[in-house]
Amino acid sequence: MNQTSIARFITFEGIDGAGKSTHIGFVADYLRQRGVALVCSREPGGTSLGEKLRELLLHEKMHLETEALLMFASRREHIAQVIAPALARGEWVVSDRFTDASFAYQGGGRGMDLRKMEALESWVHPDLQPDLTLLFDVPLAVARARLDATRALDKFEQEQADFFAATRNEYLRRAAQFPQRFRIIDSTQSIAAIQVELAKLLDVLLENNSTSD
Ligand SMILES: Nc1ncnc2c1ncn2[C@@H]1O[C@H](COP(=O)(O)OP(=O)(O)OP(=O)(O)O)[C@@H](O)[C@H]1O
Ligand SMILES: Cc1cn([C@H]2C[C@H](O)[C@@H](COP(=O)(O)O)O2)c(=O)[nH]c1=O
Repeated sequence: MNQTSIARFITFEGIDGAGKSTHIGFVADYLRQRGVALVCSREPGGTSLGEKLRELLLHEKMHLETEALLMFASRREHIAQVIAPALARGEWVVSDRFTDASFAYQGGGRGMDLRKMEALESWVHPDLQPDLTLLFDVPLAVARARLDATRALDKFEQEQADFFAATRNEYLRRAAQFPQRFRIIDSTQSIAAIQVELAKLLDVLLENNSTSD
């Protein structure tokens, strides 16, 4: 990430079990305690319709392009109802996943043509990109062990190692493609160590935002 950039739209990404959901509440609380008005949301979901689509997406088998289209349908609604209005009010948005997840899961994991994904992205949000994307990165075995220790697995979480290897590779490819926007977090660290790293990063962002206002 460019250290002088302003961050108001922050996305959290990573393969299932990487630990991003563990840290999103920490980031939201850290920012709120420092006077930032923000909306915390997730994809798929974030709206009433989006949460219904999430249920289908996480539990129903479907064609890979149907899956991609429904992800973008949920996103269109999320942008219209939540993200764009919040940014227009001057609030920050912290989202658990956004379009990088479609590239990683439907593109990398499922093998959908990335040109189709780019077409969907240009259609659904031609002028909107996250200012900062935190990519929680871990080896597959670590993510798998964390998931297995926690809960009943959804459709994606039940995928095999080669799916997650391809998903992770696509995340890392995008991080290399957009180095100004991505910040890779080594999620094999302890939760406490990651929070120290996140706090330092957020302090820089807050400083940049205060000097740009
Ligand atoms: N750095 C860490 N060290 C050890 N355990 C962790 C760490 N981060 C998260 N965990 C644990 O791993 C499990 C999965 O974490 P979490 O739900 O945050 O993952 P996630 O990446 O958001 O997964 P998903 O995308 O499937 O929701 C939780 O039990 C959490 O407590
Ligand atoms: C936005 C988005 C999500 N997914 C997948 C990734 C995860 O397996 C689930 C969401 O569950 P989470 O544990 O709350 O992160 O959906 C996807 O395949 N494509 C997308 O665009």
